[in-house]
Amino acid sequence: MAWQVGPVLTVVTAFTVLLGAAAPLGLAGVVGAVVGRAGDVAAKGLISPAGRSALWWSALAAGLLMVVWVAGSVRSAASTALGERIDASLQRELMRAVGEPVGIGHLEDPRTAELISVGRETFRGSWGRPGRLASTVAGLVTGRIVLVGACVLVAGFHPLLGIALLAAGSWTAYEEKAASRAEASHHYGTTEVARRLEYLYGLGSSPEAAKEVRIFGLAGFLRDRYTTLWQRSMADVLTPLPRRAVAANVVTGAVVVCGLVWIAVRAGRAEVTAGQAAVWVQALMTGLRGVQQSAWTGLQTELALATLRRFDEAVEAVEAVATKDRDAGMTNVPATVAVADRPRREIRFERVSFSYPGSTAPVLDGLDLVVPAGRSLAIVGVNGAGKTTIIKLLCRMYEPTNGRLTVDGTDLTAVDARGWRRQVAAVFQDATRFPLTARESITMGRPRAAVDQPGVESAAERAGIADEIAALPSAFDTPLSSHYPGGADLSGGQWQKLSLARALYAVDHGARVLILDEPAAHLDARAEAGLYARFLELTAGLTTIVISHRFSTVRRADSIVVLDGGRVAERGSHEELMALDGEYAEMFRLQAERFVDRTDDSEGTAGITS
Ligand SMILES: Nc1ncnc2c1ncn2[C@@H]1O[C@H](COP(=O)(O)OP(=O)(O)OP(=O)(O)O)[C@@H](O)[C@H]1O
Repeated sequence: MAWQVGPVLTVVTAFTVLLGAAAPLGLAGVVGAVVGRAGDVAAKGLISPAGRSALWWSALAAGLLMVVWVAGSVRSAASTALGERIDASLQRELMRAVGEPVGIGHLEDPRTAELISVGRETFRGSWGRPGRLASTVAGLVTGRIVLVGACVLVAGFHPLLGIALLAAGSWTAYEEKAASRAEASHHYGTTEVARRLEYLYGLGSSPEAAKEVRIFGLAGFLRDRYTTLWQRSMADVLTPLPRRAVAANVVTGAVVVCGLVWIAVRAGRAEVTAGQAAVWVQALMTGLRGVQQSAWTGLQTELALATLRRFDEAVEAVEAVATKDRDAGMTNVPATVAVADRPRREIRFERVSFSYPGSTAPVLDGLDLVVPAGRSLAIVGVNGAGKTTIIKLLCRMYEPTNGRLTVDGTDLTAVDARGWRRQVAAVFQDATRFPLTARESITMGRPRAAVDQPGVESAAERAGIADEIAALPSAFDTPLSSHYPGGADLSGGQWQKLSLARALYAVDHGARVLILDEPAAHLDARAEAGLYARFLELTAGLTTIVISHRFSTVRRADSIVVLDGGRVAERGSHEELMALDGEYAEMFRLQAERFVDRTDDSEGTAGITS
């Protein structure tokens, strides 16, 4: 992967790794040569062949020292840049994996959603980012080469010492790796306890839970839970692996100390020259540094590998869902049928049944429903009746388990899903709060089209949000997030109106189906009355589906269906359904009764009384 995202940086990193490993070993030999000439220089002076030779060796030593420093900093810069590219490439990969499936089953499946969120978090910390592998592996390889090279040099003093250093160093590397892996899996939540710790930490520190935490006095409880669990998990992590790593380090240290004493004794007996002793002493110390570098970068490597594994798990989980989608016929087939001006006649649900993946309970059960083109249809029903599910099927977020959807008689599966979605504009109950400018939030309705400012203003006006946008610090240019300088946040109702403006903008630029899923859920009485008053104007000539528990909006639709038991139980206009005196009439009256005494509140009761 490093090679794919940055071949030049990979070559530079690999080259500096070799240079950074070879230079200190060479330095040991060169310093030995300088020390070996020290006696001659002392006897004959610097202006002598021995002195000149010593000067040359000293210059070479200085040069090598420079190489060590320069190679280290170039390696660090190149591998960091390479790591950034790797992270960016992996992030693009996750975006592709999450965005590519035609449906949204992977995002609503709790296990996959959890994996995706973990995969996303992978890039939050700086140490554990997968891209850090470029630096840590470079450091690790350098450390290992240095150790082996040092052992070869030390073997020149005595093969036994070389073998002992190699054995102790390798054991230390092995134990450090095992300890690092345990620490990494603890730190990055691959163990069950770590996941629970993360969950408790999130609850106790996130703004989302702040209100409940205060109301129920949960702060101390969460901290205590966290502490108990943390202490238990640390006992698992701290024993026994690090003890073995400590033992291995002690043995390596002992080998080095014994080696130093041995060299000193032999030098004292004049069995080896001062120059040779200097080479071996440095080789021992360089080998020790190699072991330490391996241990340190090994920990970082394990941390980055742990996050890479989590990332891979997320991508694999999403791809598994995408494969299932493909098997279920949800491929984003190239358009075989032009959809640009559809529907002209109708959208039809033909005996549609649907159960969510992993569930056998049917949400829709042989549903027959006709949505006439250019008219408005309201869908009502109790909570959980399947209203939003109908919309998800219409938008091809899921495919029916049985039956089919057609547009003007053409099976929707023969239509390119993305092309079809361009025909649809929607206001969802839980509309996304894009942290973009107000203008961009509206033009997102047609992201690839040139910005049409009069269109933006008109959509904002019709959605009833124009005055609120004008009052923002930079009007349409205000970033809609208080996290940005000069930014501002909106209220729930304002976000909903903005979402309506986005949908209207999409409609003005070609979409032909308007979906309003609880468009008044967050609106105050005045805004709801405004929406009610403009409903006919907003939906004129459009194929509109409105889902609402608010009958003020529902009753304005050309026709209304009541959903019950996964099928249409009643269908007709408001007047027809009231005359039928069935479920619709009962639900309508229940809601109207709540307003019956508030005759002075003309806005709040708008459209409710029959
Ligand atoms: N992603 C999902 N996975 C599994 N079951 C789901 C999922 N989404 C919805 N359901 C279930 O499907 C049923 C219908 O849900 P749906 O959201 O369509 O109802 P609704 O009529 O829109 O309800 P409400 O009026 O409360 O918004 C419910 O029982 C719900 O629990």
